[in-house]
Amino acid sequence: MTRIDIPEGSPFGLANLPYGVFSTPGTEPRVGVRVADSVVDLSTTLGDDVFARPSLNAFMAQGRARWEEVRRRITELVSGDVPDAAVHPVGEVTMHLPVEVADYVDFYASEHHASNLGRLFRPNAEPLMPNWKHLPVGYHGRAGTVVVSGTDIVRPSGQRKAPDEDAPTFGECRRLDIEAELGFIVGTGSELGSAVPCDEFADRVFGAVLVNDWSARDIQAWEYVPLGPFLGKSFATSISPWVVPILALEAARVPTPAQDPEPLPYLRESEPWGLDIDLSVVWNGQEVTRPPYREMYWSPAQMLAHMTVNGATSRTGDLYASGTISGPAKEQRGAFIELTWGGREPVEVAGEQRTFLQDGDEVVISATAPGADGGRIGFGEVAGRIVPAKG
Ligand SMILES: O=C(O)/C=C/C(=O)CC(=O)CC(=O)O
Ligand SMILES: [Ca+2]
Ligand SMILES: [Mg+2]
Repeated sequence: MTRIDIPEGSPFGLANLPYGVFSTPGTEPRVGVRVADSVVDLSTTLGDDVFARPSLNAFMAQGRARWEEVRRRITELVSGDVPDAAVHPVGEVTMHLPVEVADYVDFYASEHHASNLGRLFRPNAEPLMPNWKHLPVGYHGRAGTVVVSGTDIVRPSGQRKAPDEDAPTFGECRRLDIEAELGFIVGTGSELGSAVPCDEFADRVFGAVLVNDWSARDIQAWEYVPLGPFLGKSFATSISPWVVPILALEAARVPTPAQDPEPLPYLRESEPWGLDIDLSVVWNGQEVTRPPYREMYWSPAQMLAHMTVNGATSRTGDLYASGTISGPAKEQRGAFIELTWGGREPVEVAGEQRTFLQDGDEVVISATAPGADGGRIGFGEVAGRIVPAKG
């Protein structure tokens, strides 16, 4: 038997208990929970075969009462002696995509990001469109290209046309970017024709992950009018392997920034679901920005209410991302197009002047939030390296 040592101040203590899908050499992917620097195998310790599956979907579909019960049982389990065979050092496991992603939606909920991108993409127009403060703007992304942290990102190719060029050309993306975001995973879905009220958020949404919504800015700028992002973003979206339970985020809840005008009734929440989460973006080993999630204008409860208000289903495994997280300060911007102001103001990265991503570059996004024990809980990280375009 093993007693798991949880050092004081660990971001993966009992206040967190994030779920993931892992394997060890020669074994099948299954569900585990992270405790300090260990992964505890839930497929052999909790007596429910939902944990023997290669995704969290079956467990998530069991609903909030079960999520609470399992959280209590894990706390008991890891507070005592755990069978040796169920405990793996985190450095010795392979992490897999934690959910089978059903639908993927990406919002645009940061006022600072939306204003900055408005100025960069539409310099002669108002930065925020007239709808922006009335509804959480979003688009449907490509669920099939959501990949787990550590997956190499192949530089996309496509059509691009700079404003000073007469005609489009086909070729490798020359303005490859990141978007630092938080993603929310639906645990229990809703029926076709019915809307999910804001106040059902915590019964429906199972947990949160970090998202890097890789973006090909030159492809995007040429293709996006009038239907929105398409191939400039659909080539890959990376998520972190550990799903932080919504139940672990109670201590992180804060009001959103003041919403003026007051949103329509279906977008009003009785309890706030802003989140006090601090992100960090590290580019080739150097931290370049610290996006603050608490600055996001729309809450994830409002996003879910909006996404279903027309009667569209939500389903177990749906992933919806917040949109790029940018704060008011330059060093809080969550995309390099903002940080370098369209590539016109390079930043120093590990001793070099840089704008967009080069082949071989690595970006690592991490985050922490207040935990119920007064310490901080961690999201782990979402990492990706750019590899050359396929010829
Ligand atoms: O304003 C635009 O035309 C484009 C905006 C984005 O690229 C942002 C997007 O994907 C949504 C987000 O991450 O905030
Ligand atoms: Ca995005
Ligand atoms: Mg993407």
